Amino acid sequence: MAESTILIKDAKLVFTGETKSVLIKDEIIAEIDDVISEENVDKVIDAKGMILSPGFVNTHTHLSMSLFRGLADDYDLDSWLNDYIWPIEANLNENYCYIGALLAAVELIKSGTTTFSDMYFYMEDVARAIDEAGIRGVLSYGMIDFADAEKRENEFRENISLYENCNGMSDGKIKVFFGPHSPYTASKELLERVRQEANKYNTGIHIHVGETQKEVDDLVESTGMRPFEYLESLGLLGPDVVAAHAVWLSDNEIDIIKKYDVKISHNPCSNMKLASGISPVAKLLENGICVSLGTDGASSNNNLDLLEEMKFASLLQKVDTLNPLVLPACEVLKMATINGAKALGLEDEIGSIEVGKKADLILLDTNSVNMTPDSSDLCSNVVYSANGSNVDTTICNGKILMENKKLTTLDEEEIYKKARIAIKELKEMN
Ligand SMILES: C[C@H]1O[C@@H](n2cnc3c(O)ncnc32)[C@H](O)[C@@H]1O
Ligand SMILES: [Zn+2]
Repeated sequence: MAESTILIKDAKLVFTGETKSVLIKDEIIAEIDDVISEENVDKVIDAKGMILSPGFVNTHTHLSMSLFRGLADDYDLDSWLNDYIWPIEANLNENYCYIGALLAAVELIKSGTTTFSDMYFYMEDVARAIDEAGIRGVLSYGMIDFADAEKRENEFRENISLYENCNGMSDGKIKVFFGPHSPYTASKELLERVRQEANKYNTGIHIHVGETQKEVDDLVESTGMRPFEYLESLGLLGPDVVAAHAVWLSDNEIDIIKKYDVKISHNPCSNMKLASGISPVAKLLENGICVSLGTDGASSNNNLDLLEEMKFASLLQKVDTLNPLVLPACEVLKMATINGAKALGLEDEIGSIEVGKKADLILLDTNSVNMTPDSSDLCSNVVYSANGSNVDTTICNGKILMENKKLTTLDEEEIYKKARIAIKELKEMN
């Protein structure tokens, strides 16, 4: 097959502020230089005045829940899940999850996210949607057994067949992890076996941990241990574990996270909206722990925009610690890029603009009121000033998924139509 080449000309690199051109050959960043010849290049993108950033990495999503945007606002986690979300999820099917994932993919591409890590149901249909969209994803099946042995067998069948059918799919852009939902929905037996299966398949684990005070109190009452202590006692923890939320942490749990090099996915908007609490992110970072960013699903957020998540992450820590110096813009941008890549075991492939890495890149337009004037620190423009409407171009694995703010792989109007029908049907069933 003939090589395809894209030249991004004269972009400002977000972390250094230098103006450079970047040559993409097939899926790889082949060259970064002051000037690169246009000869034999298939496509030239004139990026003068635009900011070039690594594509964002969202380490905790439930894509298909985009159908539930605005469905159950202003409840705490317990009531939100038990009274609203789980009842409507009981009526989900392949088609609804496929459409929900397409809807989410539109939002991810438009807001500059090129990689996500998802835990949900009907995941082969999610894989189909994101293969069409062209983004990179780590998929896991949300395993919940409530200590029922028959259910547990089913959950392993689901996650293992997802692995066997989808790991490596979409030119290697899709990977599969195990997805035990949480210490309060997954039994000890399930959690122990997840570690064995993750080792056997040489893959990672995606789990909700320490999200609410109630979760901690209930677990302490039933086991005498806090969530990370309990997971340590079951042998589940390791550097391949991405723990979403990690809001309620004791000092001992922070030591455990550090000891096992567990990766944290911080979800500030969801934690604020569900009134779950504030994760001690500044302290986790001080301890050298890898903290990345996630949005959670669009029902507890209510969007999948990592630009918004970055700003909230920074501001929330500043107000919590009463220290304006914590989580400066560049550090937060690293959380949304290279730390996300590390969390998903993809740091050799994505997360930074380097020769040899996959071309997962975005361009942000600066010719807009909220981006004028440029700060001397471009991370500041991106984290504190930008919003989704500033994302001009999204490239994943060397393929242009959006250019001049127009999607190339997905028909957004058609997807909105189908999503509106899907949620109407689901509400009627409920
Ligand atoms: C996969 C299951 O996880 C549920 N879910 C979505 N967001 C959260 C959250 O913040 N905490 C716990 N569980 C969550 C989702 O509805 C699926 O049932
Ligand atoms: Zn979640």
